[in-house]
Amino acid sequence: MSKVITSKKAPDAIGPYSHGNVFGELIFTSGQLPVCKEKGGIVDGGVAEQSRQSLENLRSVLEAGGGDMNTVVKTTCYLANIDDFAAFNKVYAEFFTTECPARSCFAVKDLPMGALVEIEAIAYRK
Ligand SMILES: C=C(N)C(=O)O
Repeated sequence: MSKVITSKKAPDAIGPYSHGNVFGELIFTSGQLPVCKEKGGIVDGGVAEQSRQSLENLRSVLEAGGGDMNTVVKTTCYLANIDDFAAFNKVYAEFFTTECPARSCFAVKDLPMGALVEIEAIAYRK
């Protein structure tokens, strides 16, 4: 049986999905948009600021599920513009410093709320 994760720190879902789910020792997060919970809406700035916010939101969901950035085994990253790949990687590397998780990264046509980035992860519980 899976258990829904609800983070007090991550922004509310914008549709019919949870922040994530725990199944056994595994954590599956929903895609985290660069939404600032305090201010509401997409964080100001470009892809670097948005990537940082998405990763902070991801961290909050992982922690609510009993994991952290060090227990991530796989991420899937969506960019609205592949030209942002280098700038995205630079911020991503601040959050995953050693033994990086597996990753897939795609440019997609559009993301919800006009976001430039969305990131989801699979992790294990500590
Ligand atoms: C933002 C999302 N994770 C969604 O719409 O599914």
